[in-house]
Amino acid sequence: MSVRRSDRLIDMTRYFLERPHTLVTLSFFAERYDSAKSSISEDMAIIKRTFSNRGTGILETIPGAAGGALFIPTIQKNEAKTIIDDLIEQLSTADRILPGGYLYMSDLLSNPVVLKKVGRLIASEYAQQKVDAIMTVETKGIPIAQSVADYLGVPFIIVRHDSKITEGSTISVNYVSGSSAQIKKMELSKRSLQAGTRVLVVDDYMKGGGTLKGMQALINEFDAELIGTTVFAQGNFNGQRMIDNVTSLLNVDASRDEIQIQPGNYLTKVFD
Ligand SMILES: O=P(O)(O)OC[C@H]1C[C@H](OP(=O)(O)OP(=O)(O)O)[C@H](O)[C@@H]1O
Repeated sequence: MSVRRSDRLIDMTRYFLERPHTLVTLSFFAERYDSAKSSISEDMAIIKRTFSNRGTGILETIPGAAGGALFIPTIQKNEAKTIIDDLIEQLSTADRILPGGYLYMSDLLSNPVVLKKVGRLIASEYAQQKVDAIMTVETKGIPIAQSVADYLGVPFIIVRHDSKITEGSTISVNYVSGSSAQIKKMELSKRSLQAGTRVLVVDDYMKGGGTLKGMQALINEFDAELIGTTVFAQGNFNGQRMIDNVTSLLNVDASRDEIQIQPGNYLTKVFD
């Protein structure tokens, strides 16, 4: 028995939201609801219009016999600004300042509600680009990478600071961590990244940029392709940063006793 439109629309919406950047064919839905493809096409048009009007994202329709649609999560500027302003308010307390110009953020970056918002913001910056994988370095970048990977519908890969038997053979690079002005090593399992993979690098924080530069060097070692680099926050850094063209949601100045947090360059890079 065919499923009525109101029920189809609810179930189709959930199905798309749970599978971002994944093509779902007309035939699949027609069979799932025992309905005509023409009815499913009309359903998709309703969802497409609602997603667009409510700022949920883009429902990209693919014509033809094997056609269908795929959901691309995006965010509208006013919603993005509200999220960033809320983060600034939550972080702007002096007791979060840590030695070396760092900020205590772990309570926020372990909060699923915050991580969903951060993942959606970062994924929206790359909504119209082909990204095959998200890369981050252990440890605090991992929850962010997982959330971005969820919104882009791709895997995430974790760079380690030392080799683990469980990772098999690895490729390593040395890098200068600007935060500690030390030569450090990072490495990645040879099995985790294929040549030509289009990689988005994310992390929780950038100071000198050496960590991000190290991940970019790893991407080159694997003959993969860097699509972009985005961090949750960038701190102030006295000296020449080792990397440029990084997007940050927040700009943190924690060098003195009081804390100054401003929006990073995300809003201007993504919406202007
Ligand atoms: O821009 P840089 O000067 O290189 O510093 C940014 C690094 C340092 C810090 O990681 P750590 O606190 O060292 O490591 P973990 O994430 O494991 O806590 C932060 O999470 C970035 O990865």
